Amino acid sequence: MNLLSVTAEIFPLVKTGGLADVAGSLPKVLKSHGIRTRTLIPGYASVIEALEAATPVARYDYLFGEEATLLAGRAAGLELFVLDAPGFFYRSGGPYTDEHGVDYPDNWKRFAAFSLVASQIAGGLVQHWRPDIIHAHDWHAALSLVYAKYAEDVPIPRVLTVHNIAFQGQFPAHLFSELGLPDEAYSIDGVEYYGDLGYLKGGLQAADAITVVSPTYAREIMTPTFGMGLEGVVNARHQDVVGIVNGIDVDVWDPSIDPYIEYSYSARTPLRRLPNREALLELFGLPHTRGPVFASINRLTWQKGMDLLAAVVDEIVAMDGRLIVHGNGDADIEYAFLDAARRFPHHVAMRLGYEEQIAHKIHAGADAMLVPSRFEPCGLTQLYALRYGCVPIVARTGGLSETIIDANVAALQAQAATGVQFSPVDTEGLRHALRRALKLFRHRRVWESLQRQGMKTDSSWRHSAAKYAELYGDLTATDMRLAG
Ligand SMILES: Nc1ncnc2c1ncn2[C@@H]1O[C@H](COP(=O)(O)OP(=O)(O)O[C@H]2O[C@H](CO)[C@@H](O)[C@H](O)[C@H]2O)[C@@H](O)[C@H]1O
Repeated sequence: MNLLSVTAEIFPLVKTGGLADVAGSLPKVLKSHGIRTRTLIPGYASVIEALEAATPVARYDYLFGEEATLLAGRAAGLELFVLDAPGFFYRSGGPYTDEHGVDYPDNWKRFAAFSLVASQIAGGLVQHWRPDIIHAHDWHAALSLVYAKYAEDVPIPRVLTVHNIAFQGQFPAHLFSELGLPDEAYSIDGVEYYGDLGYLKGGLQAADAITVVSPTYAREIMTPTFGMGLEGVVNARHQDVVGIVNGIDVDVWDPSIDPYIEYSYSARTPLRRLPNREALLELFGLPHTRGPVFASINRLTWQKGMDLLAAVVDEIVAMDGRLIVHGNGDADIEYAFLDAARRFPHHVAMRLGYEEQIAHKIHAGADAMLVPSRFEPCGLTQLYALRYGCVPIVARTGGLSETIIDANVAALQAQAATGVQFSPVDTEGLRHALRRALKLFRHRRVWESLQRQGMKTDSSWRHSAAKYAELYGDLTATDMRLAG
């Protein structure tokens, strides 16, 4: 089976978050189910530079006003289609924002162009390669399903994955006439969204199946608290919604062969992990401690609850713990951590930005990973932490609640616990979780059992890739029945 995956990010070529990790790792595992994935990705500079054996397969003189070439090629073991449209994608900022973090004003057009090309590939644009399924990720690609639905010559099933319903791609209605969609697409069944254009909304309506990155989040987004205005649409489509929890790339995240960490270790040799802790403290200029070393690698945003963490730094200082924060995001949260690091130089260290190598070192060296998200569709950081013996302390929400087993009495007795969950997700809840973690940390045997169970947890794509494969199989079988 041939699968066309459509995504604005893919690891290791371009990444702003978890979407890239998923889009980059799932194809490898789908291969063992006989599914051959080709991924369409925008031609950002980093992608074009990495592309090997690039062959032009289609040319556009005027794609939403820009010249463009569709390239087929490979990079980092991935089979790709790349939309090389320099006017849209060769820019000095990030994939969606300029150097100052401001959204590009033509994002509506950049991702409409990208999506239109995706729908054309789905319709057979490329000689000798026809997909059996089109699978779009998040709002940037969602419009491809809308184009495919309203085109007469795209007869394949359409899948949409929602990684985060907070990002919807909402634009003014007057742009509809520029999209080249039939008038009927500006309706409740199409892209009309509270009098605006909604790309994700359109994708939700056009998809034959909607996958959400955890079963809990799939239920949550049917409620006003988490649905962010789209709960009505998700409810209306509930029969076609399925939650499939994310897996991780267990080759990229493997402490026994990780090139970024100084001392390799595995579940069988946990003691070998210890020198990584010392190396991490040294890297961040923090003194040795017998207290716990907490870390958080995150976008510094309200969603991720990082303001809550900044507000409880004193609790960590009081227990002579250490806090290492790596990430960037909202200016006031960045400031709060920089300020904490200035006030408590022996206890708090902060490294702005995001570097993959640093993330690996932190997972290998910290005692516990803090994930205090207010909502979390799935979350990957806690899965990487499990695999590295870094005990996750997570908010009880979305995918966090179903991937971490809380260290309650029963789970501890059964030696099944892998971390700490907390609720409510506020500063008091987080303080309480930190105190619980400290108690567990002081019981060496209990803490080691948490680490061991975590490292034994199978967070690979094995189970979830099988679910995607089954879904694709069902959709193509239904499609053939309808056609026949
Ligand atoms: N400041 C930063 N800049 C760049 N990268 C950073 C970063 N901070 C952390 N990262 C990295 O990005 C990834 C974060 O992935 P998550 O899944 O935890 O959250 P994210 O909100 O990005 O993804 C969304 O999509 C994924 C995939 O479906 C869901 O798991 C998740 O719940 C949903 O919010 C990790 O690889 C992490 O190391």
